[in-house]
Amino acid sequence: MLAVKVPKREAEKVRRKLIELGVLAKGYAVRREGEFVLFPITREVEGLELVEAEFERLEKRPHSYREVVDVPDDVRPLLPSSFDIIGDIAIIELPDELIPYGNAIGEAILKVHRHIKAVFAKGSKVEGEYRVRELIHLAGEKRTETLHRENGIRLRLDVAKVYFSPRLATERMRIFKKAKSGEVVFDMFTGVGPYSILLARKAKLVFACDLNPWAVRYLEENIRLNKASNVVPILGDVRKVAGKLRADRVVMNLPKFADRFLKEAMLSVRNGGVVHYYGFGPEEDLYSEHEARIKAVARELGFSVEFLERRKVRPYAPRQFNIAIDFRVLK
Ligand SMILES: C[S@@+](CC[C@H](N)C(=O)[O-])C[C@H]1O[C@@H](n2cnc3c(N)ncnc32)[C@H](O)[C@@H]1O
Repeated sequence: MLAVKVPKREAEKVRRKLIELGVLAKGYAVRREGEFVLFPITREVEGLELVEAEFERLEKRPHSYREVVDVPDDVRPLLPSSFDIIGDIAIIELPDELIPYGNAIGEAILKVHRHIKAVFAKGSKVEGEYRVRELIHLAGEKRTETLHRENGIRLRLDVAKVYFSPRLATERMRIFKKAKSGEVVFDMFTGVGPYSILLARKAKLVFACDLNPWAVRYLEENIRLNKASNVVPILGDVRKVAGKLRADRVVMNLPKFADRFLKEAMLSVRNGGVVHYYGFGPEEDLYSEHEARIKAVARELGFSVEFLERRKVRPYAPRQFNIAIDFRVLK
């Protein structure tokens, strides 16, 4: 193809000029020949030495694994457009029809996203008291421990042993913005501590409880990693701790069962303190059942509540949302 040949020392000046004229051919690697540089061009330009030369095509970097994955055409429309990234591990949700192509999908993800080192498929729903799921290894390292960064904190965790969702980062930041300096916080279902460690940047003290020994082990490591010495890890059932402390703010991040722990939350918050409650709700009526339950528990305890804010956190299942309700407890 047509090219201009220029001495090395003029190469940068000429390159800019060719771009300005709109004649530099895109998608080719510039060639070096001794003391000269060759630029591929799309039409003749005056005042420069023109030559004929071969150029290597530059590989166009794909943006999505879907551009490179090798699967039959009939299942291609089923390929998910996104997946979770936790540290250097990708976790993808595959429909049954795509499970036989799991390895090809995993390899394609590794190829396109160079920082990802292991790929797993969700092998079950989030289950049990610990809220963990089965994982199926698809490609890359057979490793489930990683270091995840979010909201300026670092979290070490094992995706197979503890609950963690990177999709809650914005919600955690929202709570952080509401928190006030010097507060006492009670994170009833802390996991590896993403709320606790973030809130510790403002709070005087954070009580962080979880039933899963692995979660508390990682929480302790994350306290060290982030120098969050004002976080107090508590291993065990939150029912044993609740009511024994008084917090300005209580976080109830156990959407599946939070309604069963409302009494504990209300007994643990001081008069005028705030509870951040999470649940799941159907699209047609997201909040009313949860709010009725919150009011009923408060009444049982002789308290009242003032609702401060309600919002959708993220989609959960078809026509189901993970919701949040913030309320103040008046005793
Ligand atoms: C949905 S996860 C949330 C974890 C964390 N807040 C986060 O954002 O990653 C709920 C956590 O509650 C813990 N859990 C469940 N029942 C509990 C109980 N009765 N007492 C204390 N922790 C409990 C589980 O082990 C799990 O780690």
